[in-house]
Amino acid sequence: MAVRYELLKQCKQSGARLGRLHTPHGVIETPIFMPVGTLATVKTMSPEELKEMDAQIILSNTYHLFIRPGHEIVKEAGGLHKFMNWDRPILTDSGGFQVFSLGDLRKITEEGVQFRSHLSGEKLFLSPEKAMEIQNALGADIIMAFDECPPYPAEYEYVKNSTERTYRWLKRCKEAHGRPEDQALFGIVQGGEYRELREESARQLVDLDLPGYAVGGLSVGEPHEMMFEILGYTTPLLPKDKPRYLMGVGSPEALIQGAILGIDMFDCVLPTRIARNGTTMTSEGRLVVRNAKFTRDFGPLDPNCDCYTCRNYSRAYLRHLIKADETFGLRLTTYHNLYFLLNLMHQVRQAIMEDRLLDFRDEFMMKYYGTLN
Ligand SMILES: CNc1nc2cc3nc[nH]c(=O)c3cc2[nH]1
Ligand SMILES: [Zn+2]
Repeated sequence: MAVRYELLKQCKQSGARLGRLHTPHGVIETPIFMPVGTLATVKTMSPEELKEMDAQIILSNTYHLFIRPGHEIVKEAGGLHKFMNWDRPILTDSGGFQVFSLGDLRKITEEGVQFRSHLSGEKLFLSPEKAMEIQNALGADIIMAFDECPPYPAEYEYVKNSTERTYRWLKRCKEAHGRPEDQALFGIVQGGEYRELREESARQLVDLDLPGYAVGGLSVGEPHEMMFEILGYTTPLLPKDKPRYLMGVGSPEALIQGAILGIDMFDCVLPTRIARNGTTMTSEGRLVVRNAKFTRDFGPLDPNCDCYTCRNYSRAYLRHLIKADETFGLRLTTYHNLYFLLNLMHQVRQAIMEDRLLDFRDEFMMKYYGTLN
């Protein structure tokens, strides 16, 4: 089977668990953060640097690669792993979310979605079948069902109809999936902010006995507390012996809280995106290194970090590079931010091992945010 989840330990203090996800391209220790490599590259990082910081799986995007360079090109290159020289696991999102958030959406029908490319304006069409064709061509180890991520807020009736259609689309994805033996198809729980819709969606997906389950429709502008409340009653409905993936999350606090609520996999563009404007995550909270106060600060970005950036360069040097728009500056802040989140998840796994994840959360929140919540 394409992907096998091994539950190693249930945390005694919370819903968190320690696991291992076995895939055709290697083993992933969970809970895990997945760096996002939308266009077949984790922006400014080389595969060697990603391995150096212990990135075990990365994401790429069906929508973007479908538009450029086209999935047929990637297939001819031997698939995404070969094309980008990454021999560890890859997960691709199905394109639904990107169409809704990027493309100039024209129309949603039972068949699929019509949209215009955000690059060429060309009229394009994505459907469950097309999303499977593209992801089968790209060859990621984990592929996502084609779904609609309803906007937030959205009326009950809209979310109900959308979630029911997403379920029908999931069944079509399962039908159209051409490589189930080496690519695991994960379903995506929807339902918006409505508990009965979330519970119905989770129940229907579990009945399909999929290799993994994502919780979708979150991190779309809803209040933090609402996201955690929804996770609180949705995650327990998902099988313990399967991985749970919270899509598009997130901040250090959300990663820790998500793990406490039983989430195993996270992805977010935050660390790479904010790095490119000189904003970094450090053990004492966010630090905007382009700020004038660091002009003569010759200490490390984060005194408690042992990453390549923090061991070799000063805040003054980083500030200079970012101000001068030097590409090397973006590389150094990106390296540190990714390392910070990957290392945070390493500490979360350690805390689960020692049954002290809640204590770890309180310590981390005090240092990073200066408050307990
Ligand atoms: C940045 N926030 C965010 N990124 C997402 C990606 C998604 N993909 C498929 N389906 C989703 O519901 C979904 C939700 C998401 N929220
Ligand atoms: Zn660092």
